[in-house]
Amino acid sequence: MVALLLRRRISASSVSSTLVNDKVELCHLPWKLRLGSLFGYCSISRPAANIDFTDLTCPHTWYPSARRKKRNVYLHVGPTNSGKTYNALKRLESCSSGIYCGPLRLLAWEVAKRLNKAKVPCDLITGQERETVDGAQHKSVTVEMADVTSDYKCAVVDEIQMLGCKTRGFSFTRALLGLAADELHLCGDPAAVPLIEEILKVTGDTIKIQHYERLSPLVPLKVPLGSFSNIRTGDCIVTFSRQKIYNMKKEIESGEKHLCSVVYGSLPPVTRTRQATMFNDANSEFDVLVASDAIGMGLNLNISRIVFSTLQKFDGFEMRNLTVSEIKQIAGRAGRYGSKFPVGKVTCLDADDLPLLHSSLKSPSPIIEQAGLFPSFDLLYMYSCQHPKRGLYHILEHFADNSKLSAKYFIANCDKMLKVAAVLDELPMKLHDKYLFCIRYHLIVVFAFFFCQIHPSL
Ligand SMILES: Nc1ncnc2c1ncn2[C@@H]1O[C@H](COP(=O)(O)OP(=O)(O)OP(=O)(O)O)[C@@H](O)[C@H]1O
Repeated sequence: MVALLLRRRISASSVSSTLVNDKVELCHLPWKLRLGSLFGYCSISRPAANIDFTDLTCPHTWYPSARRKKRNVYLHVGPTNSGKTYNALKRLESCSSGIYCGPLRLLAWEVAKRLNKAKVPCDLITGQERETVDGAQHKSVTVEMADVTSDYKCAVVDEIQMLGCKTRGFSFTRALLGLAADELHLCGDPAAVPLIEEILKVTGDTIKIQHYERLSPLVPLKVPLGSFSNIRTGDCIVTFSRQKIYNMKKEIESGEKHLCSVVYGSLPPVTRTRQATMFNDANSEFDVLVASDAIGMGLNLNISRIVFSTLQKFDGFEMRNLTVSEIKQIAGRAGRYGSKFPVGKVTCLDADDLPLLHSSLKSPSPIIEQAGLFPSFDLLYMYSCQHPKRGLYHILEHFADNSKLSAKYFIANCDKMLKVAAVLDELPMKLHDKYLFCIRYHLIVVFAFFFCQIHPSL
């Protein structure tokens, strides 16, 4: 049953797109290895035993299509709500082909909708859906789905500062190094600029930096919300689990003054749009929003005041304070330019959280020192040729423990991938399918959790 579900899941359209990508990448490895028929595994000649595939010190060489170009890289940097993405998307819209890579499925969905509405046919590709449009030369994708072998006139990577994220950063690094676009637009926090400049020193690209200022003011309040009885129309309560979202919605609605829309990352796009539309519509009774930090990434909603229910979240590994950058991102949703609230306000539910909120909003985000990196399938595959009896779990573990990196990079935290790999190794799947499944584990983590429940040994 489990195997069947997994096989169905893996054969879904989302997996197929990068199969081709990896074939091409493999042909152009730095070691100039030509491996013949790449995915008819048995016919591949084995790479020399003495090559160290865990040497990840030159990741820019993994992307020959991008290296053949001299890319014009535009860095759009500034605070939230300053028009960075707006300007990059305008450029994307005016080019004859392009790709938008966003950190969230919701954002990819919003951009595809926007381009299609502007009569620029655009496909939507995320880990969960693939919606193709006739004649489309544009794609809007979640960053993990970025295709690094096609040629584009223009590419946009949103929230580029996420290249420093422990778990997902490697996908942003891959997009940064690998997108084969004449123009590459990177939108995000100025904290990422020195690292991006350093990383791109070896690619031959030219870099132009454009600084932005916030388009409308954001005021941190001195008074906490205190109680849900003080909720007002236009408020957005931010919390960090789906269960808490629904508990808070229930509590606020029990006061019988407000109705709440909800927005969180895993909500199906259609439902999420309905919820956001109800909240944005001045005539709707749904005048309060309860949302997860998914709203922190570039979404445009009619929010007057952000109220943090807490400044701590469980990040999949530990309970921790929100970072300066996360607090700014989320707070920045209040008073969006062009919304009906010209001034944004931000506060916390509890007074104890106010000092951290205020100090974070005043501080610059700490400079990002390192970008996430993860070996491409090519490297894992060639390593597996040297060690044919090893399953994906042991291959990943080997790379996690032994990879050699330059000072600009860190190896992605792959604890969750290892758990998923251990399950996949029990199934009759090709290494490549297992790899893709693991790389996108964050999109199927619920599945993984389900399997772990019925495989208590994991
Ligand atoms: N020149 C403009 N004309 C009209 N609307 C604009 C303009 N610039 C920005 N906006 C609008 O302002 C809002 C914020 O812009 P945008 O999303 O580009 O900001 P951002 O800097 O990327 O923000 P964040 O980092 O918070 O995602 C959006 O609703 C956008 O459509």
